[in-house]
Amino acid sequence: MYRASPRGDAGAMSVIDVTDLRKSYGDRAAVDGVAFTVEEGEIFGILGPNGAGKTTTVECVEGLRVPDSGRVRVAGLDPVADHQEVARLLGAQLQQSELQPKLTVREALELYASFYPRPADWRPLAERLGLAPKLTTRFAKLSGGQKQRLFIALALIGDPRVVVLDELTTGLDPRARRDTWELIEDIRAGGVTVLLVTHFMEEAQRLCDRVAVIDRGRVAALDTPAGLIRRSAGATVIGFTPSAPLDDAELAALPGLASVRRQDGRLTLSGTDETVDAVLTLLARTRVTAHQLRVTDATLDDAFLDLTETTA
Ligand SMILES: Nc1ncnc2c1ncn2[C@@H]1O[C@H](COP(=O)(O)OP(=O)(O)OP(=O)(O)O)[C@@H](O)[C@H]1O
Repeated sequence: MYRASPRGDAGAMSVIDVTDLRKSYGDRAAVDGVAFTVEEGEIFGILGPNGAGKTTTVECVEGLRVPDSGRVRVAGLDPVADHQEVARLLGAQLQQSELQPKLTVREALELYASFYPRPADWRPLAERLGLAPKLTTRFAKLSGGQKQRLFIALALIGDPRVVVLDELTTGLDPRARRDTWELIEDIRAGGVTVLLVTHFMEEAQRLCDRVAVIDRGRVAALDTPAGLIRRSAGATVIGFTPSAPLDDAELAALPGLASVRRQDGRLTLSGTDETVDAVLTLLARTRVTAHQLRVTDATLDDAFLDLTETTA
């Protein structure tokens, strides 16, 4: 493992503390009272639809944006007032445009290592991230997955206590995505706290200890992935396309019903096994045929859709 330096402090504690964070662009509130706490050693996910305020929130944590109001602390430090100290203990993932296309992998690792007083040794880091055979390759010639691995390496090179990864696996093929997940688990196993912004429910479900779902600048829910599923969507999902519209009041009265979503003529109900039985009875009684009927266990996807009201 590439984490070398032991932590000075012992015991579980919060590393990131965000209270009533607000940030507007003009008269538009991008972040409107966000609060959450990330414990040391956690993989904490931030999920939410496009434009929900996720990036603005993590940029305030990184000290890249100045909040209008509220309180952000990283290991007890203010990311704006104590920017230097926070930059030393927080590793942030670069955006593509921030790296010179002609820089080789080795040059990028050496350059970024030079920014820190006590950098990690980049050689084992490059080895672990599968970049060792690519040290002389220019950034522009790397594949999408190799670029992402280099970004992870650069985020870890300062031997950070917290690493912020924003949409890390977007654009990767399924195998590269799974490899990246294993890397993130390794990073955490090495004692680094991970703040992960993602659009992928499967990713959040697999990796995150807890997830904050952000919607329209607010935390719509904060729980473990399993807790979010339990709380919002119900355990069982039944989806079908009815041959004729079903009465809203009859649907709302179904026992155990947690939510109803409609999209392109398809109905998706979440609830319990009892809900499923009652739907089948309702269909038989009203002589409505259910096309493409599917009954599945609820996933974080279902919880996300329920929590963020993205479907009409
Ligand atoms: N620099 C900016 N100037 C003006 N408006 C901005 C700026 N950055 C973000 N916004 C707006 O603030 C809102 C929140 O944006 P933010 O990037 O934080 O959302 P996000 O949840 O990260 O979205 P996405 O998933 O699409 O990346 C959006 O409406 C966005 O258009």
